[in-house]
Amino acid sequence: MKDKDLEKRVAELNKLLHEYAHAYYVLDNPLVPDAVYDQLMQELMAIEKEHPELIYPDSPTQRVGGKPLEGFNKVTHRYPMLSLSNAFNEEDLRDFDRKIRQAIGDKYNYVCELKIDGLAISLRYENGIFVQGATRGDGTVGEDITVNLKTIKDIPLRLKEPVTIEVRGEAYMPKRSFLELNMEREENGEDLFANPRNAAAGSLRQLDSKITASRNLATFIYGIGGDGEAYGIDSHAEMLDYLESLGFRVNKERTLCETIDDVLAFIKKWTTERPNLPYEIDGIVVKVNRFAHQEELGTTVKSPRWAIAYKFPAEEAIT
Ligand SMILES: NC(=O)c1cnc(N)c2cc(Br)sc12
Repeated sequence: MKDKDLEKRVAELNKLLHEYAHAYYVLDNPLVPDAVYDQLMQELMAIEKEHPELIYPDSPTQRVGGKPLEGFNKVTHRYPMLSLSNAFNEEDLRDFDRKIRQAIGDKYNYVCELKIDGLAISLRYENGIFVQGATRGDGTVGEDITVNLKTIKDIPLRLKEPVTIEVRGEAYMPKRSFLELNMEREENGEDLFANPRNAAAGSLRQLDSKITASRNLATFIYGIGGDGEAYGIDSHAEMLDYLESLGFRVNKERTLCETIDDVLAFIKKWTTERPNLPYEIDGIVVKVNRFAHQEELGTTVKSPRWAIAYKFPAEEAIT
């Protein structure tokens, strides 16, 4: 094939494989059979092997890194990763709502989301290309785990728009993968992970990204670092839709709640439904929806006044 045609074919394969991976891993809605995807990937890998100069930095073949790292570099987050204050019962939630009403009147609503029990991560994109990923760390300084995050198939290496953005989310291990991993470790006489959260954290902090790649991790993205209004959006609900439109995997169970009673109903529903989810959640996140209201309410040193995490009661240890 002539060089020009080869370059064209490589560009086409990159585009197709990004699109198919997004449909499969993010939308859970495959566009082509696995065999077709694999065949295209093999074709791209063969061309890249012969012509390394045609390897795009965000090529789908570049998800699993080279040799293991010696250690993790530190990353200072451009925007601190805030934590959430907790609510443990209806009274705490009604107190939270009363404070909101006292501060901003009664024309506000909430967005409720599932609180994913994983590891908080921050992903940085420049002109739409994934350039760096880090753990939360202490909220200001985290660890650079870019090569390990690249192995997670639902993390887009290239966004649908060439934006420069920093997003926040949770990396987690699905319940089924956790059970399979522990069964394998038991057979190999290795220590077992106590829960999916520890398994996800342990998998993301591997120095060898090939091990991370084998752990079947996934993500839900739920926030933007810095000023969301810079992207022309003025509410949390719109921001989640915007993140989804960029190609991120955003949890679909998010719901607008007009009153704290709606919030309590959402919590009641997921307290019952929780065991049927394919991933662990440890609570429900409640956020005042409009950014103007969030700005009016502000943040304390460590957490926003416009959000709270309702925590499910600790499950009775099965004795
Ligand atoms: N949807 C959300 O906002 C969300 C989901 N799951 C989590 N573990 C967390 C943690 C913070 Br801090 S926010 C958040």
